[in-house]
Amino acid sequence: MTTIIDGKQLAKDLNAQTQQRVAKLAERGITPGLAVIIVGDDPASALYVRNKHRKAVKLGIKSVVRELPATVSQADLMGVVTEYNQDPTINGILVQSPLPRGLDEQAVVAAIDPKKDVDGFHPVNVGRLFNNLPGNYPVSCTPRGIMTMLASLHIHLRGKHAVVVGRSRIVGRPMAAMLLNADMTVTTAHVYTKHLSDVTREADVLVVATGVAHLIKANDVKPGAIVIDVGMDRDDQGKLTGDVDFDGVFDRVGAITPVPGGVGPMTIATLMQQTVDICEWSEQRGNQ
Ligand SMILES: Nc1nc2c(c(=O)[nH]1)N[C@@H](CN(C=O)c1ccc(C(=O)N[C@@H](CCC(=O)O)C(=O)O)cc1)CN2
Repeated sequence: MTTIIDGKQLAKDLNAQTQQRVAKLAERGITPGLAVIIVGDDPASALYVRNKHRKAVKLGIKSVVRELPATVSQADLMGVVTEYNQDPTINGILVQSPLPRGLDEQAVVAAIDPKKDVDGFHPVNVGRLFNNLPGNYPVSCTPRGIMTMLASLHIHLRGKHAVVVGRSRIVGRPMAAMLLNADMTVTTAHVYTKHLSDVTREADVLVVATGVAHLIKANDVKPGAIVIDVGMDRDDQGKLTGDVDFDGVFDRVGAITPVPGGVGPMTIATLMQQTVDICEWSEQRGNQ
């Protein structure tokens, strides 16, 4: 029997917990605040930002969306980040990715106060994650959401083999670090990996984040594997689909995430969770 890992339901559960935490903070007169900066008019990014705003408002989080034209200068964009760094009502700042060509995304992310880096993309937080440092710090939301999905399966990860296909800053690299921190044996595969199928067939946990529709087919998975599909691709009819041939692998795998309704909703729920985490950490530190 194959388990479908229902990202929508898990996101609903996580959002309910987040809402309760927001209500508890409200009793003390505290409202977590999230600032999202979006540059340009990419329709997919606009949709994701709208969804983040709606979810934040629904959970009782203060949400500010700053829309900037694609022609904004690097200096002006950094200026907006500085403004939110200094705003005590804002706990989390994120810059929607990708930025239009000509803007230096890494420089913008590095300008965010690491304590407010709700996406977990700041080099200080990335370094903490890669060194598995103890303590409170934000991490990338998509892989953190995937770790929550894996936890929901109540299986032991220690010593098992994880293969992450894709090495992006947002998903592949932090995902590999989190799985390693969970004591898994981790292989990262990417576009230059030779004999990819031989590598993916070794995976007890296979995470695929390549942007190539239906890259992974039945012969590429180990029987009983847990398959996490991070793909957000369009098929020939323009329908949203994943990097994994869901129907083709279904009977062979132990558990699998659907697209849509898998990793995507968990990314936004985890962003809300992390906004509240940061607010609570700041309260614990006495707002320093
Ligand atoms: N600053 C960031 N930029 C980007 C991130 C990120 O985590 N931080 N991740 C992605 C986009 N993203 C959130 O920003 C995101 C993508 C997709 C979904 C989602 O819920 N997808 C739905 C389908 C939606 C559709 O119909 O298109 C699903 O999978 O069910 C949420 C968040 C890149 N940029």
